[in-house]
Amino acid sequence: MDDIIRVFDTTLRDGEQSPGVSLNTEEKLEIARQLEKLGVDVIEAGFPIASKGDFEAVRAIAREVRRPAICGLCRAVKADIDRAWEALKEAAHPRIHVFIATSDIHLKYKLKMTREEVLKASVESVAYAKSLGAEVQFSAEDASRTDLEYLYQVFAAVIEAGADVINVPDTVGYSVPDEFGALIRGIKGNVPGIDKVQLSVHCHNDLGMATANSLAAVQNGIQQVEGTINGIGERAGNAALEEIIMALNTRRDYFKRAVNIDTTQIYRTSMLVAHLTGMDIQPNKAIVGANAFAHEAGIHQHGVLSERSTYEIMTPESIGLKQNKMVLGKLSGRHAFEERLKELGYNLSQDEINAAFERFKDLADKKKVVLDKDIEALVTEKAIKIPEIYALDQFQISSGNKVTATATVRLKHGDQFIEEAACGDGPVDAVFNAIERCIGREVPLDDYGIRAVTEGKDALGEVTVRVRNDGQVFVGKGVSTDIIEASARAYIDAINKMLYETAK
Ligand SMILES: CC(=O)SCCNC(=O)CCNC(=O)[C@H](O)C(C)(C)COP(=O)(O)OP(=O)(O)OC[C@H]1O[C@@H](n2cnc3c(N)ncnc32)[C@H](O)[C@@H]1OP(=O)(O)O
Ligand SMILES: CC(C)C(=O)C(=O)O
Ligand SMILES: [Mg+2]
Repeated sequence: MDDIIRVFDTTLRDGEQSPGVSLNTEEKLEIARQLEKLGVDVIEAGFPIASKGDFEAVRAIAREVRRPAICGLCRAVKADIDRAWEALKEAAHPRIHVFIATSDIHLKYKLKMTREEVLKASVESVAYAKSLGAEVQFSAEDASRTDLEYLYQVFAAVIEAGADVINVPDTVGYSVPDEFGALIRGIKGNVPGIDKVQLSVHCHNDLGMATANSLAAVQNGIQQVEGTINGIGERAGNAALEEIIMALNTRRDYFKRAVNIDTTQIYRTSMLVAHLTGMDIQPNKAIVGANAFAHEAGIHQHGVLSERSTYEIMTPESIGLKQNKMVLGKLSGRHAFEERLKELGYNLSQDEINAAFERFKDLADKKKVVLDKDIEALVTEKAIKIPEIYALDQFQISSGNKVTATATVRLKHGDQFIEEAACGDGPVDAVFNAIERCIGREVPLDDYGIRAVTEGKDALGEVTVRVRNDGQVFVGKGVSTDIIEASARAYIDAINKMLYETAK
């Protein structure tokens, strides 16, 4: 068996059939250049008779992109083949792709042709395309729902007529892996001349089995696999090439087949296709999703930090990503947190790390993802070492546009708790007044400032306050996702500094 599986990319043809996607010539060229870098063997650049724009795009790619074969799709119709050849003839390796449906459902309701008529159109079209001098690929649309004897008959006839590649599409994603593998075995065992041509598959993802079906076909000895980048395509899309490629690479031990692909170009290609088509990639998408190489759970992070292969079956570098991602959230653990502190350049004592970790967990309960800036803010706040003469235990506010703001604050002072309530001009003022009552003295506020230190709706707010005592100014800072809490923390921080300094 030939060890190499050829990769046929149809992002620019079937991928463009995704509802809402339309690529102009420049965009198609940009993707084609990137596909060449990725190393695909064939680029199906479009359907030349579909529009003037598609014709121009296929011709531009055929002229410029020289290493892979450039392919254009056409119906089993002479005008389509002529138009495709016109677009392809300057390619270094032109391939005409003729297709026609072979299932009874399609014959009866769509083509309104008999089996004999379809057989005749197939043979004539392949022979005509071949006479133009191109390599010819033939696809039996809806092959997986076609009567087997008839499918064998059509394939045998088009091979006889000169087809170089025979493609077996699971057009509506109906097959399941065992069945699709058996279909390939049946074709190999029953179609005269099949060993002289390349056998190919083209799977759709309607039941989420496009990759599995393609790999079942690989196990049964095909020579070419078709798909699109990010799995885009008609309806639920096509087989995602990045999945097939990385499955073959990662499980070489199992499939024992290889592809001529530079896998380090996968990520870049995926991003380019997502950007130009406007089709976002779901975060948990295999291989190229934002979470594909991210770890958030503490046990996983600890495993990966100790030895990456514990939870990574392939490296992010192998698809062209710089590194994996350790996402810090409420399920993260101490190992990952300490590692991130080191990466951020902090050299903290174990006590300081413990305190920062506690605050990190509190924050992570309120905020989905704790960013580096959040951690910096947490650590910086704690790095100002003053004894916590007063500490915020809890607070409650009532506020609105038609009610007077009131606040109840409970502070921890040594072993005691002091609780007071107060009104104010707004919730922050009410909280500050309640704090003044708790400590039993007025602390004039000189300045108050707030800024978001991180991004998003759940960003951390940092409050800075200046209080004055005997002409001396004390600055306090507080950080929280809740700006009232950040304000209370900042005010108490400034008060602690003031009390600490004046007690010296
Ligand atoms: C499974 C796939 O992905 S197949 C590829 C699907 N991609 C596309 O359809 C995108 C490009 N298509 C187009 O731009 C247009 O459909 C065109 C230019 C091909 C044809 O447009 P129109 O002439 O307006 O026909 P329309 O699309 O409405 O209908 C398709 C016609 O082609 C016929 N047809 C469909 N497939 C084939 C085929 N493989 N071989 C021969 N005739 C076919 C249909 O029976 C129908 O014929 P009719 O007009 O005599 O009834
Ligand atoms: C044109 C053919 C190959 C196709 O896209 C399909 O059958 O899904
Ligand atoms: Mg298709």
